[in-house]
Amino acid sequence: MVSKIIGVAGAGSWATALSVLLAHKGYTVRMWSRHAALAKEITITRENIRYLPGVIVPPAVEVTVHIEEAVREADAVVFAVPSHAFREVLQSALPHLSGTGLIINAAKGIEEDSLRRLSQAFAEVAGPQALERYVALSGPSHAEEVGRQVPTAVVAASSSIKSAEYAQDLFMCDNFRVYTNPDVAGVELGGALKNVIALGTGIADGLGFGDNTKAALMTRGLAEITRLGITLGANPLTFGGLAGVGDLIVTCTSMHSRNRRAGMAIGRGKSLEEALAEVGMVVEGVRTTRAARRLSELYGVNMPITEQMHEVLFEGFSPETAVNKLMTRGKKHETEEVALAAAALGKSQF
Ligand SMILES: NC(=O)C1=CN([C@@H]2O[C@H](COP(=O)(O)OP(=O)(O)OC[C@H]3O[C@@H](n4cnc5c(N)ncnc54)[C@H](OP(=O)(O)O)[C@@H]3O)[C@@H](O)[C@H]2O)C=CC1
Ligand SMILES: O=C(CO)COP(=O)(O)O
Repeated sequence: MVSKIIGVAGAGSWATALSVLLAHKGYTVRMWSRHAALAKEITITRENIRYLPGVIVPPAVEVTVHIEEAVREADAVVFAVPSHAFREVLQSALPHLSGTGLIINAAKGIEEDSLRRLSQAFAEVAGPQALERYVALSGPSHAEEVGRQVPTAVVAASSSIKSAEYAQDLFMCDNFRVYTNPDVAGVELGGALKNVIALGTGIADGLGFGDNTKAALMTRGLAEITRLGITLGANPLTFGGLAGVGDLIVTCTSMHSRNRRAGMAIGRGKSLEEALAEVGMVVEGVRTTRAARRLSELYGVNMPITEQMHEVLFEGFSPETAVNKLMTRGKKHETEEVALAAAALGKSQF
């Protein structure tokens, strides 16, 4: 095995789980936390009690509060901060990054103001020529299960097959299987937009609805994710893969999902603020609902579930009203709108 140094920006649940995985693979991991107290606690206790309790952090994971120490000598840097912090953290790391190392982004979101996907934000900060060193890591992968070495499969997406394969080799082990995919847009959109639907299935659970409702939201959610994805240039097949339906399934059904848990609290009558406080970790779907709603308006893509999520989260409508509006919409043919989106772009129907 080749000895490597891997920088990890972030010290939350996903950053910790990936750091532990990489340390088990024999690499030296330098993880950056912006909080001295957390960095010290992990260093002393070998556990990230706040974000990933019960998982032993091996000695090969060094924790620092200085981002330059985490990334300076790194062969690859993994960014695992919330999507709204990605641009800022990248900017602070950039002067210290090697000009050749791989940048692997594990965050799932869309920038709320710019409406950029994170690879687009990366290109704006690091320059478009740097995109060949950029990999989006996505797919159904809760930190709590990766931390327990539960068999998991994910996707490494890059415009450069060499970079995607480098990331594949970096992470792949007996319990963590990595596929490559050149469709960065599809992988990023699948990973971001499923969080909106998971908030919705959480609300349905909180309201006491059943599995029928969940299946309906997931399936019709995937239809609207696919419609927007096709319109934004993604490969429709990506949404049938791990970063699409795979991540949708896990996030909409898992007890670990922060988005689903926030939705459940709202369904039980809590305000958005109370729900976020209860979860205590990043709930990406909240900001992504705003971004997805604006993208749907900008590109004229019908996204009724996203629309209703926006009304519940930000416009004061009750979850019951949202359900009623979704159920009493005009009659539809099941594949009509996806087919129209594909046809508008000259892609074959599927
Ligand atoms: N958790 C999971 O299972 C998975 C998460 N992801 C994605 O990974 C990303 C991170 O999620 P996750 O680890 O769950 O989040 P957590 O809430 O567990 O941790 C977030 C981390 O980012 C840091 N952070 C928060 N805001 C900022 C900021 N403005 N600037 C710098 N650092 C900041 C936090 O530091 P501090 O403690 O100081 O606030 C913390 O270290 C998300 O995009 C998520 O969708 C993807 C797959 C799985
Ligand atoms: O993306 C994830 C699992 O693949 C994590 O989802 P949550 O942020 O909802 O926990």
